[in-house]
Amino acid sequence: MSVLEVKGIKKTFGTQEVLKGLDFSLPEQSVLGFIGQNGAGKTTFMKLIVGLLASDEGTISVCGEKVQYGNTKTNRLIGYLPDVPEFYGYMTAYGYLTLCGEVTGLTGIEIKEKATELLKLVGLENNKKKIKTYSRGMKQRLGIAQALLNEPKLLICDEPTSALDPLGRKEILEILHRVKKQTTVIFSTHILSDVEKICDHIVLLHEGTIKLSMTLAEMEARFSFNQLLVEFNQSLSTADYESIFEGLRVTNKGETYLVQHDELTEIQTKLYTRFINQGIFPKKIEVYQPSLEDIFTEVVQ
Ligand SMILES: Nc1ncnc2c1ncn2[C@@H]1O[C@H](COP(=O)(O)OP(=O)(O)OP(=O)(O)O)[C@@H](O)[C@H]1O
Repeated sequence: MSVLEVKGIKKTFGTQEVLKGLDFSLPEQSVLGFIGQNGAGKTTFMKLIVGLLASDEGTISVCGEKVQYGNTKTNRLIGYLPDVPEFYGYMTAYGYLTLCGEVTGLTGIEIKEKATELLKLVGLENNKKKIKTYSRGMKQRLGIAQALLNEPKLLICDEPTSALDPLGRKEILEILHRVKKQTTVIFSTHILSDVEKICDHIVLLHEGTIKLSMTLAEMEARFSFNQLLVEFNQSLSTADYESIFEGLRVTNKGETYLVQHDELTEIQTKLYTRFINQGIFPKKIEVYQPSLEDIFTEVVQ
């Protein structure tokens, strides 16, 4: 069964059509990278899933149950980490999770077990400091622990890495990757390299519509671009360039050349023969795998 099923979702603010009919579904134990530029409608969509906003049209189901605006029933299946999580700064992480557990209705023993397990998961198990002394990264990690307290089927994280330094981002990504065994994760971001690191599905939102919705493997197959990347230690002289690439479709940036091919082996044979004949050898030659950033640019242009 799909953890999340989205059908024909539309949302307008005044005259601005922010979401123009979204359709996709998400299987269990996956990490979805929900990507889009600033203002694409990512937060709006996430608020629709947790029933904080009403859609104009369409339905969202979580584990087969329809989300209804103003009714928090489906939220027992969801953990939500907003982009800027708020805490009581005077509390410790353990104290805060204890409070959240009490509000959720867990027993004392359950709270102790869960809080200990989750603080370990997010690397805060030995931290006795008050939350007000925490870095942004530590607050995000505590936010993930809190969102996982009710063992959700779906964990929604709104731009959890955007404001963090590289180390903080790495820690969050590692946690989300680990969490995938227990829950499906939706992770909104505009940092494409983060998506490449941990997501197995992507949905690309642009101008209110979904431009791409597929697994990362499907995306790699679809956007191979049929190019070979050839890199030299230094950029080639005009004469060397002509002797190596004559008659081929090539674009280049500095020492890196991208050679378009219809038939890979034919182009490889041609190039290797020329390298040997000319005595000019590349530092690197490989089938070019476009980055998510390349694909994003290609799709939204
Ligand atoms: N409550 C609201 N009232 C009016 N307009 C809104 C409201 N919430 C969002 N918008 C508008 O909807 C559009 C999408 O906003 P949203 O916050 O969902 O985008 P986002 O993809 O999350 O952006 P970012 O990456 O910058 O957080 C924006 O143009 C925003 O100004």
